[in-house]
Amino acid sequence: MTVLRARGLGKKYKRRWALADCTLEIGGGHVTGLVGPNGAGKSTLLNIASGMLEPTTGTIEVCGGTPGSGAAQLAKVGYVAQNTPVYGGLTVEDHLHLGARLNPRWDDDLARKRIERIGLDPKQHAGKLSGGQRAQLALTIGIAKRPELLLLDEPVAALDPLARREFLADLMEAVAEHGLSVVMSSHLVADLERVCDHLIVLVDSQVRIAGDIDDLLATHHRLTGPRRELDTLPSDQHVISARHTDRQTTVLVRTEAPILDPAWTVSGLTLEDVVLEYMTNPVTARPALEVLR
Ligand SMILES: Nc1ncnc2c1ncn2[C@@H]1O[C@H](COP(=O)(O)OP(=O)(O)OP(=O)(O)O)[C@@H](O)[C@H]1O
Repeated sequence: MTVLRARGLGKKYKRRWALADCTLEIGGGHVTGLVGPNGAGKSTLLNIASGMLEPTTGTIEVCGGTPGSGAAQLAKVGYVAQNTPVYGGLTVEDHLHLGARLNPRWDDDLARKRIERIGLDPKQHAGKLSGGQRAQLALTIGIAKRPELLLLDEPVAALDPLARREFLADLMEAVAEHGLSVVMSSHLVADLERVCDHLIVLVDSQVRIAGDIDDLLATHHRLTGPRRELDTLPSDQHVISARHTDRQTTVLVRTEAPILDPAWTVSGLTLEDVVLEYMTNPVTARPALEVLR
């Protein structure tokens, strides 16, 4: 099952593209991390997927429907936006009532247990909560809604380290028990590595790379050896970046094939290495775009 299918998706503000030519397919049951520099277009993609924003170009299908197209679609997709919006004039308890009334699959037991565990006072007005507490309330509603797909825009940015760990554990539980699919943006690659099985790197409004994290780690290598020209590399080795000294070349390549050249010392990369390489280097080879299944 595919939970998100985008074809040539783009959003333009005046003359500037916030998201351009985005083609993606995300399979159900996955936790997909969305990473990229500030202003890359992550919130724009999530806003379009949730139905908050109309695309300028292309098409998008989320959980088999058009984002924001009606009550049934809204029930299938949960979205916690970057500023974790809550109603300042309503209490925590009011939010739970509202959640129960508006969401057909609402899990009240989960919501109340979570609010109690976090230590939120049900009588407290949401406008008087701290930034982290507001985020916790919004995230609780997102999970208790029991959507098919939960879109999270930098969900843990305001949480303290312990709250962050607990929230990610709750998220993984919902994924395991209810087959929830998640797309979450974050700048915290270590968190993404802990909970995500797929990754999308968005740079300058474009998908730079997308794929299964294990595959990404297995197909990216750092090669170090005597200085040589890059055009002598086999054609199946796509160069992501290269650095030369007078005597030595270090090149980061993506390839499905084994590295057989004995002149190279081959080392693996961490997920952070891969992300940073794609964030800092312009594409030098063909776009490494993959379908996520
Ligand atoms: N309402 C708007 N009007 C004009 N430009 C906008 C608007 N919203 C976003 N943009 C621009 O679109 C681009 C993408 O923004 P977006 O918020 O999607 O980035 P992001 O990857 O989520 O960034 P961050 O990591 O800082 O949250 C940016 O250049 C931003 O300035």
